[in-house]
Amino acid sequence: MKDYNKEKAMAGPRPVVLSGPSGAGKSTLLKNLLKEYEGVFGFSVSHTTRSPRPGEENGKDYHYVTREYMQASIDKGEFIESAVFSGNMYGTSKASVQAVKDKNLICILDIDMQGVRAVKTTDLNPIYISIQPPSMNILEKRLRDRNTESEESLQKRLDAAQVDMEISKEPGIFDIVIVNDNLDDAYGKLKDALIEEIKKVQKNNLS
Ligand SMILES: Nc1ncnc2c1ncn2[C@@H]1O[C@H](COP(=O)(O)OP(=O)(O)OP(=O)(O)O)[C@@H](O)[C@H]1O
Ligand SMILES: Nc1nc2c(ncn2[C@@H]2O[C@H](COP(=O)(O)O)[C@@H](O)[C@H]2O)c(=O)[nH]1
Repeated sequence: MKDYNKEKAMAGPRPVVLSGPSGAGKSTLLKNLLKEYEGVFGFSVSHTTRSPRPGEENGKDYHYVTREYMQASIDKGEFIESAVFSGNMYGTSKASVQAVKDKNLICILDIDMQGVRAVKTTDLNPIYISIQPPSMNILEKRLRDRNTESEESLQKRLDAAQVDMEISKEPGIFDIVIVNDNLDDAYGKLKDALIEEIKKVQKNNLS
């Protein structure tokens, strides 16, 4: 039992998976966490074949790569999971997660439902959190107002959102489902869900 606890402590803090429809507010919430808890959370920077949006930085928001590069890296076994979403490839590399773990930070993964299912077959053992919009209408308004999608991409994202919203209701997939209506309330709920892990890292940082 003692050895088991030692092993758990050495494994570091549990990662966190944030999932939910595109436009539900995952990036907004995780950016708040990274800002408020500097030295506690680290973002697992995914790879994607989509183009950067204005303001996004290569290596910070994503690693922007070609399809050929991404497929070759997947074939070499460098990814924990990968998926095609709205016509583009996305994936979590082993190196991205390891880079955060090496710093003993809580690793946050922002991934879609395909990624959630894939991570469940690994030994990553994260806390699974679903961020949901209050309604499809509000989600569509947020995505349109964000002004980042073509009409085609927007429709693909809304189609995927409908499926995501249904799946998130299935018991056992997520540890917690947060409806992001009022941002401050949703952020409060997210912090409550993570407070035990946050305290562990803060205590570790002090010792
Ligand atoms: N509670 C909220 N109320 C109003 N607007 C919000 C709220 N939360 C987020 N937004 C806005 O909604 C838009 C979508 O949010 P965000 O980009 O964080 O979503 P996302 O889930 O990360 O999407 P994607 O998966 O496409 O990256 C942004 O313009 C953001 O500012
Ligand atoms: N399975 C994975 N999904 C990912 C990853 N990185 C991001 N995502 C998800 O893609 C959509 C769209 O993201 P956007 O930045 O283009 O709006 C969103 O649901 C993300 O959660 C990943 O590495 N694997």
